[in-house]
Amino acid sequence: MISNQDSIIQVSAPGKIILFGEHAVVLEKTAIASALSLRTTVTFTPNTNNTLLLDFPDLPGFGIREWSLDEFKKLDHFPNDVDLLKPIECNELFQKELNKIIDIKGIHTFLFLFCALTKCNKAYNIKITSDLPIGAGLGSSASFCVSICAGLLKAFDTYICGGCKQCVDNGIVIDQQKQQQQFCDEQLNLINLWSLQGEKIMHGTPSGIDNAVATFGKALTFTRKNGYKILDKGIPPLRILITNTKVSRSTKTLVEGVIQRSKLFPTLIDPVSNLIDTISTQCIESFNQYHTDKDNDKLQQTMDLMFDMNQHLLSGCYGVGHSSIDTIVSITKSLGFHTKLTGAGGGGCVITLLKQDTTLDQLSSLKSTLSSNGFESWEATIGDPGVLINIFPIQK
Ligand SMILES: Nc1ncnc2c1ncn2[C@@H]1O[C@H](COP(=O)(O)OP(=O)(O)OP(=O)(O)O)[C@@H](O)[C@H]1O
Ligand SMILES: C[C@@](O)(CCO)CC(=O)[O-]
Ligand SMILES: [Mg+2]
Repeated sequence: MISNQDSIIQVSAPGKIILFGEHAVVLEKTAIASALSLRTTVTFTPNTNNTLLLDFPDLPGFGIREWSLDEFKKLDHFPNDVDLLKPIECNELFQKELNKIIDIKGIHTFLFLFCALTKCNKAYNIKITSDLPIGAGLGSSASFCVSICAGLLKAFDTYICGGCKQCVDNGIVIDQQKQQQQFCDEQLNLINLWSLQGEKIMHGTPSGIDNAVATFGKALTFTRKNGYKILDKGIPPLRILITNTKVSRSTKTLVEGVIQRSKLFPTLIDPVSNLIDTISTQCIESFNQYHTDKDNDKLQQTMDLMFDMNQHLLSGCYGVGHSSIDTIVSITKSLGFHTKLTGAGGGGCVITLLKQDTTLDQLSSLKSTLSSNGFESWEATIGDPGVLINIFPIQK
């Protein structure tokens, strides 16, 4: 059997939208998220130069960088003794050593995962491209982490399931017919937990919802205490328009700001978080009701109200709004639609709930109004699959 180390491995993982509960989920409340059709793709190609070559065309100012593997292996806090089946956080001292090599947090994330999962025992050229806008609230960092972890675990046949048929055989491309196959649930959980360690470097104190959606896909509810739960009946046929404010911001800083505010003003912020938790649980009830009665008008009315409520709680109480978001909220409201930020806020992307019967003319009028105000928008498809893999054996 051809070893995966002699193959080109290609992995993709979806971005996400958070329907309700962003930030509150960091404070132990419930959130609901769905995978998007926009995906990050990572291609691992073995090389014989004993180097790690990174090709990140989407990362402004990064381009292509290459290092000798020995440059990492010689570091005092190299993660030599990490058990690949027991994900752990990046050692702060190791991150400090990485920072002397390159001072980009996202690259620290990559290098930590690469060193921990491969021990730098295999040389690779690794290219990462994405349909997702980076740093815009659509989970680009999570899809980045999940794709990396899934590919590196596969490259070294590291399976927590012991190597079940699905995980060992998945992805093998025969006659260029892409298999786009997934992993077993046990292996997905390992991928998810390693990805969370990567997210911790980028987000500081991530809840874990972003990497869960990127790993498992579809739509899910999430709490820090109980983890993810796939919405087994799926999301009702919601139509979502995503608009990018193109305002860059730091998820880590925004998350830290909300945590700080909740610590400083618990009597004021706890009730807000409880109300957002109620919104999330009401959304789940409304979805279940819809699956029974197919009453789209009732669902739309409830969702419209909850979009407005969650947006104003995020902006007015958590302080993660932005004037560009407010502009989009008022533009869409004037045309009869309801909008909320998604992800960390502070700019980034917002989601607008279209109606089932929104016509093409109404949609193009909405999009051109947004565009004339400098905003790019597109209708999303949600509920997409999670991490997928393809293996292309290199013909000797
Ligand atoms: N295609 C990519 N190529 C290289 N690095 C990427 C790519 N996508 C994401 N990243 C890394 O993830 C970081 C963005 O993560 P960040 O959490 O700030 O934004 P996000 O995940 O898009 O938004 P949110 O977390 O609010 O959903 C980038 O700065 C970069 O380090
Ligand atoms: C803002 C937040 O709730 C979602 C970011 O996409 C942070 C997190 O849950 O890790
Ligand atoms: Mg992120």
